[in-house]
Amino acid sequence: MTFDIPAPDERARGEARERLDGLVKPLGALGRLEELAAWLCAAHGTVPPRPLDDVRVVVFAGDHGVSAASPVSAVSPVSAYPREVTAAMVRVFLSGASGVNVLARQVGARVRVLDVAVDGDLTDVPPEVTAHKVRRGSGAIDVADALEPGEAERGFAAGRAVADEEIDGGADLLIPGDMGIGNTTVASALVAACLGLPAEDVVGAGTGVDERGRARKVAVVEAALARAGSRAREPFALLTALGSACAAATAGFLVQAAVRGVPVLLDGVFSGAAALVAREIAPEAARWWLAGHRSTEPSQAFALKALGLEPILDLGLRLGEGSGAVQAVPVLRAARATLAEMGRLADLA
Ligand SMILES: O=C(O)c1ccc[n+]([C@@H]2O[C@H](COP(=O)([O-])O)[C@@H](O)[C@H]2O)c1
Ligand SMILES: Cc1cc2nc[nH]c2cc1C
Repeated sequence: MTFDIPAPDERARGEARERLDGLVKPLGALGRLEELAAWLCAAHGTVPPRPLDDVRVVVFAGDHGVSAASPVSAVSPVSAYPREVTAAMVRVFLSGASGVNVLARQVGARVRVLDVAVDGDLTDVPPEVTAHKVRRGSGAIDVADALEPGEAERGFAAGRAVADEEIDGGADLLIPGDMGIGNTTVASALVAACLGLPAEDVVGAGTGVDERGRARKVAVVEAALARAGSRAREPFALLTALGSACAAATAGFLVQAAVRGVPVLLDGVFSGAAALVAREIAPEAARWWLAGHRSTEPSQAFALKALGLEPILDLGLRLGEGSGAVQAVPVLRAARATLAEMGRLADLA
């Protein structure tokens, strides 16, 4: 698979830096905002960059085999919450009452939810929500492949198609969101596999499991890594062995945004893991991504470091859904406004 990914405009980045140095402020006084303003100029190829009016969050919802209750316990062995929450939350996103719905409204961003792999048939939701469904749930990665052959490619293609739909609809900025009980275990496995890290280092508490729960997650990730073996070296084989349809769809979404030259704000642990896999598929795509926020999950920190990304915000969020990235939108808009609206030192009376 090859992708025609545009290069950000380095001439515009240089012109932006020059213009920033000439604004009514001490040199460099706007810190990170200056870097973000120049990044946006390079993305848009203009100084100042265009406004970020149309921001869109796509929540990829799906279940993960690792969250299934065991014969001896009704609760998930790897999450503080039961897997039924995933399907229930799809309805909450549609009602507009989820965390990301509320936070997105604060910044005028839209939220779209897609059932990519919820373990159930959501017959009571609008048909467009299930239009890109790949399968119901996924294999439990410690004992079986997550996906059947060809499903990783289908999920990836679905994510690309969704990015195209949003960009054709006018999106200036895309945010990948995620909803899936158990998905922090899958994200940890992907990050460990991509970066060659031990499970013990990457696994966190997710929705809030205790030390015993975390130990179970570590064991699942270790078993998944052992099962995947050398397949971890090829991204689609990796997604098939220990990823999920949502991870594949999110990776496709990230790559297609880059193909179309549309900036992305990564969110938390799941989009960080998907971004690592997406970079293996299309290395140049990473130039179109920024990290919206720092999650509390260790695997996200490893992923962002490997991607060379410094999160814009650090609010201690661990909700997922795209919620943290949404909070960074006003920062990006502020960075743009400085270039568009501040006066120049040269004009001082
Ligand atoms: O992105 C994060 O920082 C994050 C950290 C912990 C949990 N989550 C969300 O919680 C769910 C996964 O948590 P868990 O414990 O079920 O693996 C999933 O729906 C994620 O969106 C998200
Ligand atoms: C209620 C709930 C909402 C979520 N949103 C993202 N992950 C979630 C996990 C739970 C449990």
